[in-house]
Amino acid sequence: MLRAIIFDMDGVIIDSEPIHYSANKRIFEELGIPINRSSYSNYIGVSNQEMWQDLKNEYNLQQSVEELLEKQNLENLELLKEGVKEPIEGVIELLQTLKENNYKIALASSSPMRLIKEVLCMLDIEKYFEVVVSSEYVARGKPKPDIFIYTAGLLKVKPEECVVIEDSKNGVKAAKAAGMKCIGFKNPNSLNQDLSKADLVVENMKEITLELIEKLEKVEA
Ligand SMILES: O=P(O)(O)OC[C@H]1O[C@@H](O)[C@H](O)[C@@H](O)[C@@H]1O
Repeated sequence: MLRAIIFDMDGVIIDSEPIHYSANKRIFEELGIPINRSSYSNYIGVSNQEMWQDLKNEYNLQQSVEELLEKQNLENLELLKEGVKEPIEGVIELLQTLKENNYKIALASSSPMRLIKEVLCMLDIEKYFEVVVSSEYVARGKPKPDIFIYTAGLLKVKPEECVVIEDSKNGVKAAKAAGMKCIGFKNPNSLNQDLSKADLVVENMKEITLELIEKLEKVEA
């Protein structure tokens, strides 16, 4: 039986992928890293730690990963505070319905906890989440399943009792590798993401109803 819904944050709760891209683009330009929108789309859903480690190796960057992360956090926080005023349409209604129907609700994001807290506070939605996890808490980020397995453990449910809502290819892969059901949310602002491995794909949060979740029960994992 499906008992828990795990939300991704960036691109699912808030439309922040364009903000992350703008913040990162400033830093890429400063460091002379030739990344465009299309090559960046592979990093969507990946933890910042892993992205910078990868770029450091590829472009032989002199800065430490910690320095790069700090720089990125500052850029991101500044842009998020200016740019994020409300959640994605339909998210609050969905959280409310799930809560009223006794689903366990969690958030599992590749963003750093500092940023997650800022977003939850800005949107005043902490109250909906029983558990909030950042990729900082696990050894391997999405597309590896660690963050979702860890979240299910904290919620005290089995992976097969969880539904993950994800907007990125890396996130969908992670959810399926964790043995969970996955709803892909096609967010046009999250660049061109291949969500074909999700159990079903929606284009609007309002499509996610209790009936749809019940239907997922019957889909083979
Ligand atoms: O797991 P989530 O909530 O989609 O977070 C992913 C994002 O985390 C951010 O911190 C990164 O800067 C983004 O590039 C990345 O896509």
